[in-house]
Amino acid sequence: MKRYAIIVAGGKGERMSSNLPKQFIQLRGIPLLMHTIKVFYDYDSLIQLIIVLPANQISLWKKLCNEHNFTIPHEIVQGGETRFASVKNGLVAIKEKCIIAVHDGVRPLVNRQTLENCFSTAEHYGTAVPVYAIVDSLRKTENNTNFAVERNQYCIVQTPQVFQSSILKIAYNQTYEERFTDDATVVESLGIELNLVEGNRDNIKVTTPPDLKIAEVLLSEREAIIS
Ligand SMILES: Nc1ccn([C@@H]2O[C@H](COP(=O)(O)OP(=O)(O)OP(=O)(O)O)[C@@H](O)[C@H]2O)c(=O)n1
Ligand SMILES: C[C@](O)(CO)[C@H](O)COP(=O)(O)O
Repeated sequence: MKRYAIIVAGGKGERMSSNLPKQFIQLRGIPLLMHTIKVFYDYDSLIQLIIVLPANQISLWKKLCNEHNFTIPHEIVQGGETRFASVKNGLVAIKEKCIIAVHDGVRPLVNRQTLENCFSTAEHYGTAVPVYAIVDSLRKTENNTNFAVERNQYCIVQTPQVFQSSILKIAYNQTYEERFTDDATVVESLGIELNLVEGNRDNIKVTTPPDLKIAEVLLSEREAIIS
């Protein structure tokens, strides 16, 4: 079945506290978002790429593509106020029955194995959400006190979250709720079962300044392995 990826990069990056939204910050000489797009393209060049951008940064993105001679084909869609609204705008651009991956533009370190796990599971079973095990101890804070909880009962959720288009389109017809922090929560609220697959631990979401340094190191290691 035809594959699409909606790569959401329509956020403001407030936790990064930088004038330039984090998706455009340069890592290893190119904007972070270009690294992310490149991973999808290198995995499967037939995936139709839809890039969701803040309305006021679309011209900047086009300029950056020119400057960096970035020619990977992609469609640009205007983002919304929330991640939910940005994904919804991306979905409007998809008119056919297909498999859809939704990925954070600020996760440039997703690897081929995670992409394969997600696409193949969603193709067979309809849904796929990449996760990995928690390596720290966990504590719940409640009513001015705190207590340990069993970490094996929880896992960290990443993207891409991949779905058959019929499921994702119905899910995103719902009214937005604050608990919809990712696509899995939106689909789950329809009562649909989510298949968890193995993610890669280094698929970090670049969120705060230290993450930029970590991503830079990990990207350079990956480039060294490839070359
Ligand atoms: N209105 C929004 C908000 C977020 N995103 C995207 O969703 C992904 C995950 O969001 P997050 O890391 O929270 O990014 P920001 O919202 O930009 O960051 P912050 O919450 O710190 O402002 C990012 O690639 C971001 O660009 C989006 O497309 N549209
Ligand atoms: C989609 C996500 O990256 C999955 O872990 C996460 O929910 C985004 O959360 P954020 O607070 O909007 O960055």
